[in-house]
Amino acid sequence: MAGFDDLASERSKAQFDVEEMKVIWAGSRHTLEVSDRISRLVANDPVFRKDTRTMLSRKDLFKNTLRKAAHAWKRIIELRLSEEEAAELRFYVDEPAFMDLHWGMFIPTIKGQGTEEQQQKWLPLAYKMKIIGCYAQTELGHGSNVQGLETTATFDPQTDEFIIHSPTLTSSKWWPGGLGKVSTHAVVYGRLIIDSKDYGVNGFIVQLRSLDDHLPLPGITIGDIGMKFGSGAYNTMDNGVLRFDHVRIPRDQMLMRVSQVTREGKLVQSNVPWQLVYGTMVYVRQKIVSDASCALSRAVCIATRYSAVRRQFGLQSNGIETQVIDYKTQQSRLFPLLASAYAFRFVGEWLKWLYMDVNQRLQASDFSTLPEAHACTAGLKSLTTSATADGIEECRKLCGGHGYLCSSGLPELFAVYIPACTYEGDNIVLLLQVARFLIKTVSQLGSGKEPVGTTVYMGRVEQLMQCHCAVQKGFLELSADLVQAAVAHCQLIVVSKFIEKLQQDIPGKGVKGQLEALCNIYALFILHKHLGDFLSTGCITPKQASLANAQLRSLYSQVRPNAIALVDAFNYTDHYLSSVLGRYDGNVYPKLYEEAWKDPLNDSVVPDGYQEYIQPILKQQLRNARL
Ligand SMILES: CCCCCCCCCCCCCCCCCCCCC/C=C/C(=O)SCCNC(=O)CCNC(=O)[C@H](O)C(C)(C)COP(=O)(O)OP(=O)(O)OC[C@H]1O[C@@H](n2cnc3c(N)ncnc32)[C@H](O)[C@@H]1OP(=O)(O)O
Ligand SMILES: Cc1cc2nc3c(=O)[nH]c(=O)nc-3n(C[C@H](O)[C@H](O)[C@H](O)COP(=O)(O)OP(=O)(O)OC[C@H]3O[C@@H](n4cnc5c(N)ncnc54)[C@H](O)[C@@H]3O)c2cc1C
Repeated sequence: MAGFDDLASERSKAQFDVEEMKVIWAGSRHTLEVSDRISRLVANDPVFRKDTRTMLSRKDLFKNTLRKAAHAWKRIIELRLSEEEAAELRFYVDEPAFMDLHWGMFIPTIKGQGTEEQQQKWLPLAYKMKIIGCYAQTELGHGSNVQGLETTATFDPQTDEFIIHSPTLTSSKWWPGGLGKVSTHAVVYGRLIIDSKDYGVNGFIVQLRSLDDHLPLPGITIGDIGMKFGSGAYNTMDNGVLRFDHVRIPRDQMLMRVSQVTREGKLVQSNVPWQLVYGTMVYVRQKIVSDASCALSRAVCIATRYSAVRRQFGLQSNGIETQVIDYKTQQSRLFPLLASAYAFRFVGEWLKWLYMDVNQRLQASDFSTLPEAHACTAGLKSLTTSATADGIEECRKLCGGHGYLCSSGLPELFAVYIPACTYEGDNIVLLLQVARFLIKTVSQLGSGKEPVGTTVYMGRVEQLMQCHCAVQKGFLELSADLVQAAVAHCQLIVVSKFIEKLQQDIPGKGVKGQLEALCNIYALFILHKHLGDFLSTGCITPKQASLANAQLRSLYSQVRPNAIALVDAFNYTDHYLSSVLGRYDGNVYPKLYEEAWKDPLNDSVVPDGYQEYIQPILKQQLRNARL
C-alpha cells in the first residue's frame, strides 16, 4: 500500500547512520536516552492525549490543561524525575500552561534578581509549588517600552511597605501567562517611587490570590484577557489582566540584587549593572532559540514524510505517479527548511553555552560579556522565530489541501508558535537592539578597542568606519536598513556556528557528509535569498552567483535520498507530531479518512439545525419551482 511502502523504501535508501544522527540532534547519547524514554512515557499515558484539543470549548480546554499539569506534576514527584527529565516531560506534553511561566520566568527571576535571603525565603516555596508565580511586566499601554511602564511601587516609610498601584487603565497588567486564573503570586514590574522621586522600573514579589480559597486579595482585580488566535493552540494558557488599588507589600518583597531600598528609604545601588533587571528576558530568549529548532523540525518532519507519500502527475512506466518530493520546486522549498532546522539546533546549543558562560562570569562580578549576550539572544531570538513561523506556514503549503486540516497538525502548530515573534520582545524591536550594539562596536573601532566574540570580523572590514559616520547622522532614519544589517550579522553567527559544529569529531557512517550538505544548503540558500544585496555591494560577481545556484541544486539532489532519514533523526513520536500526514508509517490516506469521521459534526447523519434552517429553504425552493 502507498505510504507504508514509500517510507520503508525511502528509509532503505539512506546513506548515513540514522542512530548516530539522532545522537547529534539530541546533543549527547545521554540526552537522547532521556528524551526517548520520556517521549514514550508521555505518548503511552492517556491523560496526555491531545487529538481532540482543537475541538474543545475554551472552558473544557483550559480545565483539561489543568488536569494535565496536575498529572504531570504528580508523575514528576512519583517517578522522582530530575530537572532535565521534567523539562523533557513538559516538552512532550506539548501544551502551553501556567507551569511554563512559573518554572520558566518566576523562578529564574527570583534566582537572578533576588538577594540570598530572598532566594532562601521564596525558592523552596516555589520549587515545591506551594506558591505558583508568573511574570507580570507588560501593561495594556506598554510592552516593548519597559521604561514606559506606569504601575507604581511607592515606598511608605511609616509602615516599611511598598504601595503597588495601577494609576491608569493603560497601566493594567495585560498578557502575563498563568496570571488570569492560576497564579497565586507574581513578579510585578513597576516604577520605584521614594519621596516622590521616580527611580525607574524594578521587580516586586506580590501575592495575588489567597492560598486558602484562591480568591483575589483585597485591592486586586484579576481575570483572563480572552481567546487568542487559532483553536486549541495558546488558548490553553490563561494570559491575564491585573489591576492594583493601593496594595501594600513588605519592603523586603522588592527584588534587591540590583538595588536596595533601606529602612530609611535610601536607594543603594549594588555593583551589578542595572540591566540585570532585564535578565530573565535574556534567559528566556536563549530558551526560545533552542525551541525554534523543535517547532521547525516538527513541521519539516510532517512535510517531508508527506511529500514522499503524496503522488501527483508524471505517470511512470510502472503505472504510478511521481512522489511530490521529487519535484525540484518542492525540494527548493523544503530542503532549506530542513537545513534551517539543523542550523537552528546548533546555534541554539552554542547560545546555551554562551548563556551559561555569561552567568558564571556574573557570579564572579565580570560583566564584560553581558552586552554581547544581550545582542546575541535578542538577535537570534528574532531571526529563528521569524524563520520558524514562516517555515511552518510554508510546510502547510507544501502539504497542499490536507495541510489545512487540523489533523495535519500544522494549523495548531502555526497558531501556537507565531506569538514567539512577539513575546519576549517584538522581533523588530529586538533587531534594533542588535543594530545599536553593532553601531556601538563600530564606533569603538578607531579607539584601538579590538572587537571580540561574534563581532571579531568587524576589525577586518575597513569600510565600516564610513558606515559609522553615516549612521551617526540618523539612526532612526536608517533603522529599516539597520534591521537588515542586524539580520545579516545574526545569519553570520548561525552559519559560523554550523561550521564550528562540523569541525568537531562527528562519528557515524556518512553523518558528517550529510551535515556538510545541510550546512552548505543553509549558507547558499541565504545567499540566494539576498542575492540582490550580495551583487549590489560587490561581495560576489554574477558568475559566482550562478555557480552558487548550480551548487545549491546539486546539493538538493544529494540530500534527496536521505531526506526521510534526516527527519527520522529528530526521533519524534507520532504522539508528539500529532499529525496524520507525518505518521512514521506513512499510512496517510486510511487514517485521514478515519479521522474525518471523528469530527463532532459527523455524530449525526442529519445535522442539528436541519429542520430549522435547511428544510424551510428546500421547501421554499420547491414552491418557487412550482410557480
Ligand atoms: C502541562 C504540562 C506541565 C508540565 C510541568 C512540568 C514543568 C517542568 C518545567 C517547565 C519549564 C518550562 C520552561 C519554559 C520557558 C519559557 C516560557 C516562555 C513563555 C514566554 C511568555 C512570554 C513572556 C513575555 O513576553 S515577558 C515580557 C517580555 N518583554 C519584552 O521582551 C520587552 C522588550 N523590551 C525591552 O527589552 C526593553 O524595553 C528594550 C531593550 C527594547 C529597551 O530598553 P531601554 O532600557 O528602554 O532602552 P535601551 O537604551 O535600548 O537599553 C538600555 C541599555 O540596556 C541594554 N539592554 C537592554 N536590554 C538588555 C538585556 N535584556 N540584558 C542586558 N542589557 C540590556 C541596552 O543594550 C542598553 O545598553 P547601552 O547601550 O550600553 O546603554
Ligand atoms: C502569547 C503572549 C504571551 C505573553 N506573555 C507575557 C508574559 O508572560 N508576561 C509579560 O509581561 N508579557 C507577556 N507578553 C507580552 C509581550 O511581551 C509583548 O506583547 C511584547 O513585548 C511586545 O510588546 P507590545 O505588545 O507592546 O508591542 P508594541 O511595541 O506595541 O508593537 C507594535 C508594533 O510597533 C512596532 N514598534 C514598537 N516599538 C518600536 C520601535 N522603537 N521602533 C520601531 N518599531 C517599533 C513593533 O515592531 C510592532 O510592529 C505576552 C505576549 C503574547 C502575545
